[in-house]
Amino acid sequence: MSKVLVSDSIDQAGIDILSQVANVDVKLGLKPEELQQIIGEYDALMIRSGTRVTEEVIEAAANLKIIGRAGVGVDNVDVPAATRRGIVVVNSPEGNTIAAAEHALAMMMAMSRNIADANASVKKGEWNRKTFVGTEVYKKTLGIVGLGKIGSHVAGVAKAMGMKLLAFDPFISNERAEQMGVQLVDMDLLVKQADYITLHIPKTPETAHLINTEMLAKMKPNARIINCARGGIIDEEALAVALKEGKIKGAALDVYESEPLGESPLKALGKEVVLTPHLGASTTEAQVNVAIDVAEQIRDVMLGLPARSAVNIPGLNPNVLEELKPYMQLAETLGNLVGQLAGGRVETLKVTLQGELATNKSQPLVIASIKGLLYQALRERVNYVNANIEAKERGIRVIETRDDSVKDYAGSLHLEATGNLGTHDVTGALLGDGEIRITGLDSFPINVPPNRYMLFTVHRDMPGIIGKIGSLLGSFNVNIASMQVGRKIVRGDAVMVISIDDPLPDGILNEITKVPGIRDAYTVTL
Ligand SMILES: NC(=O)c1ccc[n+]([C@@H]2O[C@H](COP(=O)([O-])OP(=O)(O)OC[C@H]3O[C@@H](n4cnc5c(N)ncnc54)[C@H](O)[C@@H]3O)[C@@H](O)[C@H]2O)c1
Ligand SMILES: O=C(O)CC[C@@H](O)C(=O)O
Repeated sequence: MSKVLVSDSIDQAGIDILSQVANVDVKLGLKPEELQQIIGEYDALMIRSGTRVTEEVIEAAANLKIIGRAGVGVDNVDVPAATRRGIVVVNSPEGNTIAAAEHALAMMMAMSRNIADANASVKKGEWNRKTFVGTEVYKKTLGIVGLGKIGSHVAGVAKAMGMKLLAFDPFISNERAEQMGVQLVDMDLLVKQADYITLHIPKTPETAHLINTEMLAKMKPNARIINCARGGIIDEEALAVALKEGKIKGAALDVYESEPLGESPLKALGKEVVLTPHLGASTTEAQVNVAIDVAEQIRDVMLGLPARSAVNIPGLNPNVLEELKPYMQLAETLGNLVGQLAGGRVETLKVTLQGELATNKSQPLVIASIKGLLYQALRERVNYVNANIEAKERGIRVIETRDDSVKDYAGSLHLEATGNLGTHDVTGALLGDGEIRITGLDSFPINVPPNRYMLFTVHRDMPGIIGKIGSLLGSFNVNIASMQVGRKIVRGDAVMVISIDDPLPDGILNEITKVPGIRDAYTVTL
C-alpha cells in the first residue's frame, strides 16, 4: 500500500479520504532535516503553510509522486524542483477564499474599532471608553490590491457596508471590475486615495516589498493597511517606522516575512497595529474544504487519475480532462511508437490535432504525446508534469498544429518525429468503444490495435514477400498474433504490421532487412 505523510495539522476529513488508498502517517512539527530523512519512504506529502518543502527535501524524496498543499499559496514548496522531478503539486484554490476574505474584513473592523486592545484592556480590569473611540468604514474608500478570488469577495462585502471601492489589478478587465462596482486605478492613485488598503495578491518578485517606505509616504495620514495575503509584500521595518512616526494610522497583519513572527518592531507598537498568527484560512469550514479538496486529489493521483488543481501541470481543467481521458492513452501510445520508429535522437516532434480534437482544449494531448515519445529514454521518470521540461532539456522542438477537417474518425492525432536517423509519422484514433487504433504509419493507411510487441516493415508490394517474412519468423519460433498490410498503390511501396506474442529475438531484424523487397524493418515494444 502507498504511504502518505501529513506534516501539518489537517482536518480528519482529509485523513479519512487518504486512508482509503494509503497508510497515513501524521507527523507534526518535523524539523527540515527530520523531514529530509524520512521523506524517501513516502509516495505523497500533505502540508499546510507550516512545512517548507525545499529542493533538498525533494531530492531526498525518491518515491514522492504528489505534494498536496491544503490551502492556496504554494510558496512554501519549491515547485520548480518538484516539476523537474515529475512530482505533481496540487493545492486548493478556493477552499479557504471566504475564510481569508472574512479575516481581512474582520481585521479592518478590528482596527477601526480597536477591538483587540479594548478587549485586552477590559480583561485587565479597566473601563476606558475614551481611548478606544473608533472610526466608521461607511463611505470610506477601500483600496483592494489584487481583485482575484479573495479580493472580489472582500469587494462584495465592503460594497454592502457602504464603502467606495478602488482596486489595482493589472490582470483584471475594466468590465469585470465594473460588474463588481469597483473602479480600477493604478497603484499610485490607490495608495493616495484609500482610507483602507487591503492586499490580496501573491508574493512574487514583483510584489515583494511592494509596500515600502516610498509607498507608505504616499498614503493618507489616516490610512490603514491590511495584509492577509503573504508576508514580505509589506516591508515590515518600513511599516513599523511609518506607524511609529504617525505617517499612517494603522496596520493589521496576518502574515509575515518570517513565520512564526520572531522579534519585530511591530510587537512594540500599541493599538495602531493588530497582529494575528496566519489565521486567514483557520475556520472550521475552510479547513474541512481544503483537507477534502487536497486529499481527494492525492487519492486520485494514487489511483492513477489526474489531479484537478495541479499547479505545475498546464491548464488541466477537470471537465476537459474527463473528455480527453480516452485520447490521452492514444497520444502516449503514438508518441512512444513514433519515438521508437524514429530511433536515435529526435529533434522535432510535430503533433497535429485533427477533426474534433483541433481545439485549444486538446493541448494536454500534446503533453501526452511528448510523454510517450520520451518513455523509452526516461521510463517512469517522465510524466505529465515534467514532459515539457524534459523535451526542452533534450533540445526537442515541439510543434503543435491543428486541422479541423474531419478524416475517417471524428477526432484523430497525427505525430511526426524527425531525428538524426530520418522522419517517421503515425496516425491514430479511437473506435466508438474507446479502443485505440493505429490508422496510419509513414503515411500508409493501416488499421491495427497497438500490441505490446510489434514488427513493422516497409517493402515493395510484390507476391511472396509476406510468406517469406512469415516463414522467417516461424523459423525463429516467433508466434504471430495478427498481421496487416497497408499500401497506397498496387505494386508500389507498402507497410506490413505484425503483432507478435514475444519480443523479437536478437539478430532477426537484420535477417528481415535482407529479404529481397524489404526496404526497412522496425520492431517496437509498447
Ligand atoms: N492569510 C491566509 O491564511 C491566506 C489564505 C488564503 C489565501 N491567502 C493568500 O491570499 C492571496 C490571494 O489569494 P486569491 O485566492 O485571491 O488569489 P487569486 O489568484 O484568485 O488572486 C490574486 C490576484 O492578484 C492579482 N495580481 C497578481 N499580481 C499582481 C500585482 N503585481 N499587482 C496587482 N495584482 C496582482 C491577480 O491578477 C489576481 O487577480 C494569495 O497570496 C494567497 O496565498 C492567504
Ligand atoms: O495553511 C494555512 O492555514 C494557511 C493557508 C493560506 O496561507 C493559503 O495560502 O491558503
